[in-house]
Order: sequence, then C-alpha cells, then structure tokens
Amino acid sequence: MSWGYEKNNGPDKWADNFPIANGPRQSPIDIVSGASSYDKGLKPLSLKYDPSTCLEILNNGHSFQVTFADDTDSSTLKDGPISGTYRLKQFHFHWGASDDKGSEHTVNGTKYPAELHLVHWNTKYASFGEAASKPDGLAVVGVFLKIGGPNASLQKIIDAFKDIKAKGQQTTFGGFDPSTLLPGCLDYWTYDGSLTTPPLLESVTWIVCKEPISVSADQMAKFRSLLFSGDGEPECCMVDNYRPPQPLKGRSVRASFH
Ligand SMILES: NS(=O)(=O)NCC1=CS(=O)(=O)c2ccccc21
Ligand SMILES: [Zn+2]
Repeated sequence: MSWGYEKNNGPDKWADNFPIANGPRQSPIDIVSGASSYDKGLKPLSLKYDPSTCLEILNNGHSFQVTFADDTDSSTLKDGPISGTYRLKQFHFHWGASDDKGSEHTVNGTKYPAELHLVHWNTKYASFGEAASKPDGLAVVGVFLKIGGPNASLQKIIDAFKDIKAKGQQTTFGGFDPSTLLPGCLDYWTYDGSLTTPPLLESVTWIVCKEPISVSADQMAKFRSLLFSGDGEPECCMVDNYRPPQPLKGRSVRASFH
C-alpha cells in the first residue's frame, strides 16, 4: 500500500513508513504573522525563469506537476533567505474538495483553497536527488491561491488537464513561464522545514509569499476533476491532497517585510 491522502494511507499514517514525519523540522506549519520576526538582512527574491526549460505536465497520482530541464542555470532562484543558486525542478499544487480548505501552510489558522509549490535544488550538489537529503538542499516557494477572477496563466495549465486526467498520464507542455504564476508583491515568510509529502525529507528552506494569486471557482472545479486513480481503475477525484500544519518545535519564522 503506497502513501496517499485517504483515511488508510493519509498524513496520519505516513509515520509508519516515514518516521521522520514526527521530526523536528516538518512542514507545513501555521504561520502566526504576529509571532514572525522581521529580518532586515533578508534580501528580495531573485527568480529568473526561462520558458524554454518547461518540458511536460504529469499526473503523478498525488498532484499534477510541471517539470523543467534542470541541466543548466536557465531557471533559478537566488537571494531571499538562501545563498548560492537553486535550480527550478518542477512546480505542483495542493487543493481541497471545497473552497474552504486545500492549502498546506495556513496563516493565523486561515486555510486557502489551494497552494502552489515551486521546487528548487541547490546547485552546490550534483542533482535534485542528492540535494534532497541535505539540510540546505532544497528551496520551495509557496504561493497561496484565493477565489477571485479567472487566472489566465492557470488557464493554460488547466487546458492540458484533458491529457493527464488519470495517474501516470503525461503530455508535453512547453513554453510556459512560471513567473506568470507569482503575485505582484514578493514579500515572504521563511523557515526551515521539510517536503510535505513522503519522503518528508528535512531539506527545505520554505519561502511562503504573503500575497495570494487569484483562481476562479470554475477553475478550482477543474482541478477537482483530475483523478488520484489510474486509467481503468475506479475513479477517485484528486482532492484534499494537502498535509495539515505540523508542530513548530521551537522554530522561528522570519518575515522579509514590516
Ligand atoms: N510538497 S513538496 O514540494 O514538499 N514535496 C514534493 C516532492 C516530493 S518528492 O520528493 O517526490 C519530489 C520530487 C521532486 C519535486 C518535488 C517533490
Ligand atoms: Zn507541495
């Protein structure tokens, strides 16, 4: 039985196979804005993405992900709370069965309907796989989605859903610029955490944007039409693929803004 988000294989069961689930720097967390401390030493984020590195879109059975060529420094994250250069590997989302839940991080207990994760790895290591096991190996930029007007950039992704409805399906997806998914203001909170899905490795510097981007209710409904299940299996809608907030265990959360 592999991990998932159902009762019998969901977040409360992950510690059975991944004991780090109860580790000291697990993600996501609830961000208590009043408890975060402004750090004037934090730099603005430097995100430079090249659309020609965008390769394909895939239903991996837990979410859908858009993968990038990461053999050069064409799409990178620098500055912010990190040192060195981190390469974009993929982005994916987490969302709920209804608009009142779906994000992994929460802000003062508030859940958003969805959350975008842009996953980058530290080029001081040879690959994502090697970086994923190092305490400074990964940097994930999180962006909240809130219900509002339709998002033209998200619509390009949604238009590809017909080709990746079931687990394991993928299709080419080129020329997409992930910076069109970023909010206008790049103020952020940052803390040391982990992957929010197994293997839950404690190698992530989290960078969570304060400002959400918009998604329409109809667009969210399209996310919920994807399937956890594979072609020919009983259909199981891909919804509630989020891990709830985890204990802070003494960690501090820094803010790049007053
Ligand atoms: N939500 S999250 O971003 O913490 N985790 C996702 C994740 C888990 S993974 O190690 O399969 C992997 C490989 C490549 C890129 C991302 C991932
Ligand atoms: Zn994620």
